[in-house]
Amino acid sequence: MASAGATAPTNVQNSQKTPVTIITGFLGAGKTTLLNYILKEKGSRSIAVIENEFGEVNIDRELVAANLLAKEDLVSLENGCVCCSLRKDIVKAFAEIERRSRQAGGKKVDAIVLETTGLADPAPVAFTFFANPWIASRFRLDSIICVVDARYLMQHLEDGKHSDGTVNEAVQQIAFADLILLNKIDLVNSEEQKKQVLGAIRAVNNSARIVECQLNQETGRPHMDMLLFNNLFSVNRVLEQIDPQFLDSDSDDDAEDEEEAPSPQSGTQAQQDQASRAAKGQAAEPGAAAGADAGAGPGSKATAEASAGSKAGAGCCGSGEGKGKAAVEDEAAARTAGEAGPSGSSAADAKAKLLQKYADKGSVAGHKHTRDDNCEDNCEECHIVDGMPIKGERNPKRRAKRLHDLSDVSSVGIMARGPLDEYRFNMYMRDLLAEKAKDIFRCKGVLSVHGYGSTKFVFQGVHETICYGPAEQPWKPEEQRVNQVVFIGRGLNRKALIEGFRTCVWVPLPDGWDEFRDTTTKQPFYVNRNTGEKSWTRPEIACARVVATQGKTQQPSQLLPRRTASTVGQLALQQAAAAAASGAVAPATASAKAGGAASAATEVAS
Ligand SMILES: Nc1nc2c(ncn2[C@@H]2O[C@H](COP(=O)(O)OP(=O)(O)OP(=O)(O)O)[C@@H](O)[C@H]2O)c(=O)[nH]1
Repeated sequence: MASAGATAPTNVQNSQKTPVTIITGFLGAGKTTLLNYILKEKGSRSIAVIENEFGEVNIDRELVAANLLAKEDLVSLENGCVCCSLRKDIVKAFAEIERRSRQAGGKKVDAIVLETTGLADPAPVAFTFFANPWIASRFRLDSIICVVDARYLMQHLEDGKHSDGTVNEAVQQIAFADLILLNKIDLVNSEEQKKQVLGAIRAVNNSARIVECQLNQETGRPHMDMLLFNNLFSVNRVLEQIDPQFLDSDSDDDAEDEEEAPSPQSGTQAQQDQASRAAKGQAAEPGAAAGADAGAGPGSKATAEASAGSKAGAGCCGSGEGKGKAAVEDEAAARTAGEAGPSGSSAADAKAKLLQKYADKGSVAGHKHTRDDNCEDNCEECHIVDGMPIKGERNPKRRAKRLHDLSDVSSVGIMARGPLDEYRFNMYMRDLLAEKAKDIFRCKGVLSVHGYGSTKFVFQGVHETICYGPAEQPWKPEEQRVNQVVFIGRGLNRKALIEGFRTCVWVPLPDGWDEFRDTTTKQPFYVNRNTGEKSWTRPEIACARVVATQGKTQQPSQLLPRRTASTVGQLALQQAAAAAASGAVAPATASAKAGGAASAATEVAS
């Protein structure tokens, strides 16, 4: 396996490239849970992670970082989607992994896992492995794993149908998957419901392996062997079964993407020498890669060998859109020559298909061109190198630019210092979900709660299903206790969400007041130890006087609790949320069921 830090000439064998696994799946399906499992079980293998978060506040970084050996192994792409707004940043992220690897003395990276956002279309992400020569020369797409939320899949397939009739992200994610993990099987109520979900998946993707699992349970996870180094991605399958135009650029951005590979121009002499060697397909000098690293940054123009690699990958053409096409075809050929995918197509078939495809478009088949040729001579007509197309025509009927339509979906990230008032937060979430559970696709957060010492709480929500629990690590003594939450959904009211959350921050009581809990409802009430006055309303420093001068206040024991959320023991959002949502399966029920669930991930026969 190639070291991510080593120079990778473009003729490098596929097996020497660093494998990349894309984890996709709709919001809240269980991608981060899967990633954490992989990181915990990786053994001695070195795995770098590219984490893409749609939300304004990156909670996943917090949830994943604890399982990484070093924080250098994580590159975050925040507040956008790698399939659209952050598309170019994928290249930068890979460059950053290389840079860090070199900085760590050529630390070997055995594999890279890229977790996309739950709203990402995996097609453009996968396309980058073929379109960008720099990436194509050193990384290979090992497989696309789609985590499916068995409970909400039907809703997600239905929900996001675009008005123009194009398929939504949930469909794309399933269609492009090589392996589908049908997760949260514990939340499926009946065989019938499971059959329906499986039918929906099969209708979209009939060839991917489907494995039923429960990723949040040790006994319900698939074997690691199934997940990494499985070599399941097949460009043939994509071309044949999903998108015949997969290898055609879908936007002008691709041409720009190709420019993203760092160029030698601004590099040092050592870098340029390195570049020149790479361009000639020569091996790097020992230690040269580390030397060439000086000053290189993600996407930096100083990573000389990268650019050289890209030019070599482009065959004869050092610039222009042919570079991408070259890498595409190189990669397609390399893959199909060495490794017939699950669809079983032979290398010859694939090659013939590609040639036919280009011949149909009027390429100059048979024109031989070598890398040493000076292709400025009528370069635009040069399409075939060693029998494979390398340059020139993009599909004139380019598939319509598939804009990632998130116009209606937004994320609201909130950060607030100071511990939260448990009861107020419970009520805030209860009221919010009672009103908007369908539209809140996802919410998650890291919280500090008054009265719980250094326990750091993580809360996770998918529609009305909310889970709460202590994080793997408590707040560190030197760590600033900042509550961070993010809501992702449709038609969110930013102002109301922020203002509501701020009212949840615990504030000290005015002098003389103490807080107690109603023994039955756990609702807090307040007693003034000097006057004996009792109140359900929390006296606040500014309005304490108002409370005190109201005089006639009913005693808590005479009042019906205005809100009846159960907060027994720990934070009990689960029950509050479940109560708020009719017909919802509360996590408590879910985990009760889980005890009797199948003890291992189950593969579903195709
Ligand atoms: N009941 C149940 N819950 C699960 C299972 N797997 C994961 N979860 C929970 O589902 C919630 C979402 O899981 P994540 O792994 O964060 O989902 P994600 O796909 O990474 O979410 P985003 O990155 O926000 O799109 C968490 O509360 C998990 O603990 C499962 O098999 N059963």
